[in-house]
Amino acid sequence: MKLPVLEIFGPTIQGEGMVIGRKTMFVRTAGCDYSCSWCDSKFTWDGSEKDAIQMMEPEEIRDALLEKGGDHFGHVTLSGGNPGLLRQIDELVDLLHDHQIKVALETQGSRWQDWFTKIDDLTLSPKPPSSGMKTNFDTLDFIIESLQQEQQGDFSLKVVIFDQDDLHYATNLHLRYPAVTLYLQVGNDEIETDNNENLVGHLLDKYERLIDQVMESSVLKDVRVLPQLHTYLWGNKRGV
Ligand SMILES: C[S@@+](CC[C@H](N)C(=O)[O-])C[C@H]1O[C@@H](n2cnc3c(N)ncnc32)[C@H](O)[C@@H]1O
Ligand SMILES: Nc1nc2[nH]cc(C(=O)O)c2c(=O)[nH]1
Ligand code: SF4
Ligand SMILES: [Mg+2]
Repeated sequence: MKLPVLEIFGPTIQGEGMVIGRKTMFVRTAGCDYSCSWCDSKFTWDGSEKDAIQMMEPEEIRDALLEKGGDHFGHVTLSGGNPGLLRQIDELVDLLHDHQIKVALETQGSRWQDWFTKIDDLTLSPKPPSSGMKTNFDTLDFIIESLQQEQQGDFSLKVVIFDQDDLHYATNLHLRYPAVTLYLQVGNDEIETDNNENLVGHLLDKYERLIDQVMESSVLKDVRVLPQLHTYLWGNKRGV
């Protein structure tokens, strides 16, 4: 069963969340059920690159990964768009596992798929108010309960923070799911710029301010505060 693919790239480092720094390849699928105001991957869902979408069989994706990454990788991250929309990713996960390749997933937690239980490093990234999206907590509760009962790998929550309301949202999320490791990630509000020097200075400032705020919280004790590491290295460049 074919999958809509927009990018296959790497090896690079995972720049975000629970396996930050890990050497990985990326497969970016097309299509999203959200439209976050600050999405840094709008091209996956805004129609601007619909002609570039390739419909690929899992074997073709594996071959493309091997062609790009050679024998230099053992980890693949599925991102998008929302890969959680695609029931047929199941086959790709099995195929990669057959090759002893670990599989990570980036999804916002708006949809469940049975293959989530096979993912080695699963990041749920529910969206705070600044995104303009509304979390369906019935769905998120179901996903987290299912993962807690059945998942073979690790999973975590990751919230991108732009403002006070977002931090408040993340605080409530931590109270709702205290047993799930929570990552807070600096929001990039300069997704169009190609001035990397200014961008890095700006994002470092924001990282420091986010750290200060989290230090003052009596609820956010058990959290990890991270930059979006790849943007500090390569700015808004794609495919890295
Ligand atoms: C592009 S999304 C694709 C996966 C999935 N749709 C999701 O949102 O989790 C990958 C990650 O990038 C984060 N992200 C998107 N735009 C961002 C921005 N402007 N600043 C920081 N993180 C961002 C998302 O929150 C998500 O954690
Ligand atoms: N290096 C790197 N790390 C990432 N972590 C999450 C990414 C994404 O866009 O999903 C991403 C990405 O695009 N590049
Ligand atoms: S859910 Fe992810 S891919 Fe979809 S719009 Fe939001 S950040 Fe972008
Ligand atoms: Mg990204």
